[in-house]
Amino acid sequence: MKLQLALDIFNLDEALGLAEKLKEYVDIIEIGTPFVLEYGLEAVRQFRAKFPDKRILADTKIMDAGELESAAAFKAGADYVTVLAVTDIATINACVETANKYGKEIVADMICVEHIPEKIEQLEAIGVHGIAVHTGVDQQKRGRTPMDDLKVMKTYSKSAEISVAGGISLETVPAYAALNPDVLIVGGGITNATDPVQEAKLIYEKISL
Ligand SMILES: O=C(CO)[C@H](O)[C@H](O)COP(=O)(O)O
Repeated sequence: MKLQLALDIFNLDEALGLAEKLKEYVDIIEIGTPFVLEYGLEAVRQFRAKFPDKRILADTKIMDAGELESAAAFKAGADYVTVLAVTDIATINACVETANKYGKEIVADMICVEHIPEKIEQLEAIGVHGIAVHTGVDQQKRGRTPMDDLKVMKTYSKSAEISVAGGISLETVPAYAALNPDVLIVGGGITNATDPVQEAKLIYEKISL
């Protein structure tokens, strides 16, 4: 199981410094959506330059213009680019074809998808590389978690790599890890911790057992 660190913080130098301290416990560095909105793909370029050996995910949450937008993120140095699973299948397909051209991967973010089994079938039929179970920040405020959706995902998915995100913390890691996703995504649970390095180390150790 891999650990993906979601960086949704706004200061680029601060984020680069934090990632440097956490890098030995992190498999994938996610340049979060708020971060991409603040800095554009320059954030991806800077992370690529500073961490040449790390996997980098650009959380672009693409909704349209799949080829153009995913190509821009891959050219900036992303290994993984996200597209919203709720969008038109033609957009997702364009992202997948572009990723294949660059030898990279697309992760479809399942935020707000209502019929999960049908969507998984559609996504896997066009060769999406990864599918992310995701309870968004605003949904989390209403007490939702990604746990039930992850159970459905694990029941129905056949080929895609499965990741899970949405308010996961050191305390809840064991329950998610027990369902064996391929990638566990943690943002605020690490970046807002009193000691982010210690928190990342403990989470990493829990999923590496
Ligand atoms: O994509 C996101 C928000 O849309 C976040 O990066 C993702 O939810 C992980 O962050 P957290 O662990 O803080 O929920």
